[in-house]
Amino acid sequence: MAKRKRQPHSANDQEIAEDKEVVAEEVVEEEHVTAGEVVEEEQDDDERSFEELGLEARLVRALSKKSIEKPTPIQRVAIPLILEGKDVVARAKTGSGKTLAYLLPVLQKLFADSPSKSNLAPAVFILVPTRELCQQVYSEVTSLIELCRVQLKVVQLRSTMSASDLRTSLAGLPDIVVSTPACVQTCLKNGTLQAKALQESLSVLVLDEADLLLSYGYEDDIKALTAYIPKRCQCLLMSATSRSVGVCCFFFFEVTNCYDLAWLALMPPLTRMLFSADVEKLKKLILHNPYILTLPEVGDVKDDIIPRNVQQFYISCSARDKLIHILALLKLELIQKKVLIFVNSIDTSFRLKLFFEQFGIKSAVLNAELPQNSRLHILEEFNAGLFDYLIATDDSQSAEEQNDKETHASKKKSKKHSKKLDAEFGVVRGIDFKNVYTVVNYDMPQTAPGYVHRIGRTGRAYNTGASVSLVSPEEMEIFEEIKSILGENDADDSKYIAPFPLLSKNAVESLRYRTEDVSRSITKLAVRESRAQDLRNEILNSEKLKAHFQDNPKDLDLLKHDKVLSKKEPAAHLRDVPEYLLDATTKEASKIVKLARAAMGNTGSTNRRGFKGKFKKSRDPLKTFSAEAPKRGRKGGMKRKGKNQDE
Ligand SMILES: Nc1ncnc2c1ncn2[C@@H]1O[C@H](COP(=O)(O)OP(=O)(O)OP(=O)(O)O)[C@@H](O)[C@H]1O
Repeated sequence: MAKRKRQPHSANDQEIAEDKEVVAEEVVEEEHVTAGEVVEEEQDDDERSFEELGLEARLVRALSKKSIEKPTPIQRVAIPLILEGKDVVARAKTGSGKTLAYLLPVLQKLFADSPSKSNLAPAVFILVPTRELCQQVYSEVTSLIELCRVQLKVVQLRSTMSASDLRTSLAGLPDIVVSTPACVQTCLKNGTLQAKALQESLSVLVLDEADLLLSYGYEDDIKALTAYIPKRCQCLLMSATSRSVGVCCFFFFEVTNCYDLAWLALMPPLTRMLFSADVEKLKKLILHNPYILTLPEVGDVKDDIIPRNVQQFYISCSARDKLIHILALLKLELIQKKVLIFVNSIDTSFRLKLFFEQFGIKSAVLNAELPQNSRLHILEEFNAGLFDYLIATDDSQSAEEQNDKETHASKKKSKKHSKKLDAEFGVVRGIDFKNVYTVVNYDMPQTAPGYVHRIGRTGRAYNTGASVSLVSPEEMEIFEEIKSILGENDADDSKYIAPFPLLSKNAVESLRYRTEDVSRSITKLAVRESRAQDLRNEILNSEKLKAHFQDNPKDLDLLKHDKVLSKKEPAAHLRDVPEYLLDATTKEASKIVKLARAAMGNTGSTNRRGFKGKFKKSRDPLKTFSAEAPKRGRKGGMKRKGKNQDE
């Protein structure tokens, strides 16, 4: 059990502000108290179960049905505090289970005190930055409620809904609303949601992916909303750890008058907030004495930003040779499925899809241009294991940036496209891709946090995973930046991202002729046509999906997203790599990867619901194959960072 140490001191003391960053073995708990007192939690090896955290049997049974048996570190600390009614700011790495960390206690509170019959507005608002996240959180709450067999109503409000749809959704007086800040603001403005009723009813406000809420431009909406948040409302702020998180935390420290000077270094854009008059208003309204829960990587940005159960690799090659390398990785089965492949532009995603098709590899693309229904459906199909390779353009910004880089001739067309890109689209942040074993950076992300969030799509919760980044000479600069953020330096030989050990030069060269031949046939025109065709298909699908999902929300088989786009029939001989093209080393590596997959029960190519990826590290070739296996340079457990950490 946790030990509690109290150290009285003045809240205004700068040194003490630094003292407040207190790290326990697994989770830091920090309390900002107006009485000027710091509460320091020291966690022993905490193996408390969900019951021991105070969760009631119905919820524990529901979790068990979802094969969730033991809480993650952030859940262990957040759940009891939220049950006690505390305001909480939780920062933890991607995939650490933050959603359940707040959903479980919030639901339990609703089970215990069903919102008053006199309420005229929902009691719980969960605000997220994107529609995909909205859908994801909504599905999670709904499934928990169904499994617990309780009568609670949840609705999703989306900015694409008409005023009358919004009104209808709110008319049945839901208990929980999942939405974006902008949409709630719209409801308040058009009177669908009565401000007074909201003030009287609101008991819990959750800001999920909080840092992203600000970077998605919801700052004004959130500020406007604070006017309606009653003092007694419990506020929870969940965020992934990356540098940008600092922005949001500072925002709330500012709000709560709790300055932690350590954060100042991380947040240049904040001066404007410091002088904002609205901050004064917010100060009075949001977060009362919040507990700041932080996993240790926040104190030391280098440590454990990426979950330790994810092995990271890179392959250095020219931009042109990336096609050969990805073909080798997939076709020679050197990486484990499911695979999420990130690219920086929509055109590249279609080029890759067309290229894969010629080799008999089925894949689907996901990008901001597609209608929302289609995107959600693609995510669901991928999560259900209906196809193994998903090529994602990770956010609208990068797509637009990429569009800007395109040639003058294609620019006009690209502009047309970029106008249609959905500003609320977010593939990387927060989206829970199920059972992704490998993330491939076909294009390197443009920022280090972008890398962290892409890689965070694997190794979720207690699963294992791997990443392979294809790095061209032009991308070396960002690659070096990423490595230094992760903690690599020339002085010691610790490697966070190691050279990919399973692919020999011979194996690559043996595929060169075929790759170049196929690559030549995928012209710009072919890419453009297939992109347009896919969009047309998906718009049609989207309409069908809209109607269909109203009646059959669980039907996943109606429409296929991994269908062939190329007009040219794939040549039969390209489907398999003949024996004579394989070199001995790669063949051996491929065998080992297959054996490992079999050991993990990951043999079929599709529909592996419930695959857990729980296999021994020693059986994982990506972790054990190479004689020059990377030295991780990471500490065994989570790092303890106490007050004397700098000493
Ligand atoms: N205690 C647990 N045991 C096993 N799996 C869990 C547990 N808690 C959550 N999960 C699963 O882990 C996955 C990741 O959880 P979640 O999406 O909440 O992570 P997150 O911390 O919000 O990540 P991100 O910052 O990327 O949004 C989900 O599939 C979830 O069902």
